[in-house]
Amino acid sequence: MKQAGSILVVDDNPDILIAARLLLKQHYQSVKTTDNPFDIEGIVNEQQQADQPIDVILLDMNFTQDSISGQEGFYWLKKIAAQDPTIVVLLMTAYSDIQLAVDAIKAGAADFIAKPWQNDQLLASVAAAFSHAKDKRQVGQLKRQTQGLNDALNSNKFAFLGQSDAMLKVFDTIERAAQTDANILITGESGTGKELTAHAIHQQSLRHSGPFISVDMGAMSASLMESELFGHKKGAFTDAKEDRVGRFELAGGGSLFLDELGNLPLEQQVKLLAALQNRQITPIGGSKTIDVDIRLISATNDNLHEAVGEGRFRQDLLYRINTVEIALPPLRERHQDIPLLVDYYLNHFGQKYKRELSVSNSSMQALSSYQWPGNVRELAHAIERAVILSTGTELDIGSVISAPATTGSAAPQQGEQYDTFNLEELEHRAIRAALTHFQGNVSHAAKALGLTRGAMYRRLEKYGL
Ligand SMILES: Nc1ncnc2c1ncn2[C@@H]1O[C@H](COP(=O)(O)OP(=O)(O)OP(=O)(O)O)[C@@H](O)[C@H]1O
Repeated sequence: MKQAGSILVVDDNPDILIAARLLLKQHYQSVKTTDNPFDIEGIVNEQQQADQPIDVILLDMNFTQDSISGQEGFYWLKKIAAQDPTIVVLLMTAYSDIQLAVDAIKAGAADFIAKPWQNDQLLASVAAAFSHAKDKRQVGQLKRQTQGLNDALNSNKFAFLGQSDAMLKVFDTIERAAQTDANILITGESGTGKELTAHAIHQQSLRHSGPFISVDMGAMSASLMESELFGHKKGAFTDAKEDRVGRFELAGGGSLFLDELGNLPLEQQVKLLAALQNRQITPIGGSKTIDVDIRLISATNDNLHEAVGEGRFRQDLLYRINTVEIALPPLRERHQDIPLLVDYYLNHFGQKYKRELSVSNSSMQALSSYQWPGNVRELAHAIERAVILSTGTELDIGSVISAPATTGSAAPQQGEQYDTFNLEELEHRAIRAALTHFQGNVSHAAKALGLTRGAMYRRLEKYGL
């Protein structure tokens, strides 16, 4: 059966065109030929319009008589790449020498074919070129989809607010670091805005029109991480039913955001380091390396410097990813931001739930002196809950900061005497209380605590719950 796909053969020798056509017609649905390289652009356009885009071009390197330098081939190769970078080009010449072959591959050709060719070898090269073309189109399509999703997400994104000195300093660092291609490490407790920071860096960078691809390292197993980052080839392992493009490749021309990087096992750290050093990756089960062109942004709520001391994180990797380090302060250390955040979320959820509520001075004071262990995420959830539950025209603060879902029955209440100030102990108690309150429902407990499910599961493991 003939395979779907279109190939164009370009050679000034009519015998070559006939031989190629006879051979390739047996295997591929559409075979076009021309003896004039100036026709390439027109044929590519026509095929595109007819919804049968050219996948592969078999291109002679020499069109002027007696020319053996191959320069013409390189010229047309560049023209084709500029017109449609997803087309895969195979260069051919009768004046075969190793240096010419190496130069052809370097210039972007997928393979180099010596004339006269062996039919089997030519068919094998063409088949590999079709598979490569399919991959290229898939990457292009996924990039466009991701870009579309990013645009949609960004237009709906929450604002990134702050007026405290600490946050003004963060905004300033983001602005300066974003302009460079430096790798950036964002640290901070859960809910302090690490993901928002990563988006802000991408938006303000020279790569802003490229994709922003994020990977949550906290939400996947070690075995999955590798295939997620680097991709895999069909058949590389039992579940690899199809080729899969990795996030490194998807983020090409844009930013790659590795969230919860502290969770990366040592074995995968070695691979990540190699990818960053060589700026190349090899999909699992693949033999060809792929160049990567990304700006790396990482985030963690772990202390990676401590993790290095404890042997959980490689020092060389840390030095590679933290060219610039941005530490987001917890909300309890920047109370000046609270009125701004409360007003913003009150307005946001007020519009969403069609409620017009105000906040009294005493309520704002209570909100400002609360410790917010779940940081801005907890504050946003608390305001949402209060907007829903308030009955009058004033925000009911009682429902915000003393609801069991926020502090839990076993956690100390506002104004109550603490028998400890150890944050870990308080966190442990709050998680236990939330789990009891929601009868063991981890999702509900995580939401009430202002944690993602991934962050919640890590804490459950940490406290042995
Ligand atoms: N400065 C801010 N202004 C407005 N909203 C904020 C701010 N910081 C955080 N938020 C909001 O708080 C929530 C949590 O933010 P984000 O996901 O960026 O935090 P994170 O540090 O990445 O959390 P985690 O470590 O749990 O993944 C989001 O809804 C975000 O919009």
